[in-house]
Amino acid sequence: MTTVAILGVGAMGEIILSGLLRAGWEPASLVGAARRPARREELASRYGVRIEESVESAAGGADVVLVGVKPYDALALLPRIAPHLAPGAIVISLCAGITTAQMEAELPDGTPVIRVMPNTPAQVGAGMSVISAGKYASDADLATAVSLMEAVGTAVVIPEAHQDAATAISGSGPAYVFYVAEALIDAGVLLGLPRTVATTLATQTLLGSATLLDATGEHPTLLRERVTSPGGTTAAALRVLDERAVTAAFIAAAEACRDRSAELGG
Ligand SMILES: NC(=O)C1=CN([C@@H]2O[C@H](COP(=O)(O)OP(=O)(O)OC[C@H]3O[C@@H](n4cnc5c(N)ncnc54)[C@H](O)[C@@H]3O)[C@@H](O)[C@H]2O)C=CC1
Ligand SMILES: O=C(O)[C@@H]1CCC=N1
Repeated sequence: MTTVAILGVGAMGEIILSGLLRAGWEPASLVGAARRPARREELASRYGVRIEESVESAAGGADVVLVGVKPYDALALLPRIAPHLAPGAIVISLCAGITTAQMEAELPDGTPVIRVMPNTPAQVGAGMSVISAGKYASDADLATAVSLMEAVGTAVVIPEAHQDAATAISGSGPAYVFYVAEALIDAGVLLGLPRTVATTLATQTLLGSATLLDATGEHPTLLRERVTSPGGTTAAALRVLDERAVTAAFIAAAEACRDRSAELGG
């Protein structure tokens, strides 16, 4: 049984923890580390897993150590866990921006390090994780990371040089989609729909459109054209989105996200 320690069980750490349990992982194979006593009690009673106060005890003996703290806390944490790592333990970072080279420099020579950028739909088994191996990680270590993240969704291996760009699309991407959902719901309310109805309409439209895109494999331009009847309603709406430069706004947002990711890595 592979054992996994999750250091920092905040928003993303808890999503991975709950996602692994949903996927059938044994509670005994998982351990977390959380600083506040109330948070430790909450997590232990919600998930039936051992939650340690110290990252050192949580990491000790685990086959896989997942680093789920904020990027600016990650590098200081690694030398603390270094003496406690089991032989062959894999360190997997979820931290935006932090490179495998930066992590390797804080760990004993030869420690396999893997960088993962997950996203929050992992909570419902529909996550998108992008994965890159550090210089000491073997193919078997990479396969372990891929199979761990596949328990909570889709996983792809990419060159580490693409990690900041991937963060701009899939890591932060759910926030853009929820932003669009909020905008559609508010628009529906403005047009007179009850909020519950507007919410159902917006949610099902996002879900249905993503499913259609995925299931048909058709280019989004073709799918969009099929919605756009000549002289009809959709063309009127799309003209406004173009006038407001929504595509350009998405591109600029993705660039800002990529740049912030690179900045977090220093
Ligand atoms: N939230 C998201 O959608 C995503 C987050 N990430 C990455 O995941 C990491 C965590 O992000 P969030 O979960 O959003 O932040 P968060 O602030 O919710 O979680 C971080 C957690 O680490 C805990 N922590 C910090 N130092 C600790 C220590 N010494 N011992 C035990 N716990 C400690 C904090 O108390 C907090 O609960 C970040 O590095 C972020 O870049 C990656 C992809 C998506
Ligand atoms: O906002 C952040 O920094 C994290 C990384 C990707 C998604 N959330």
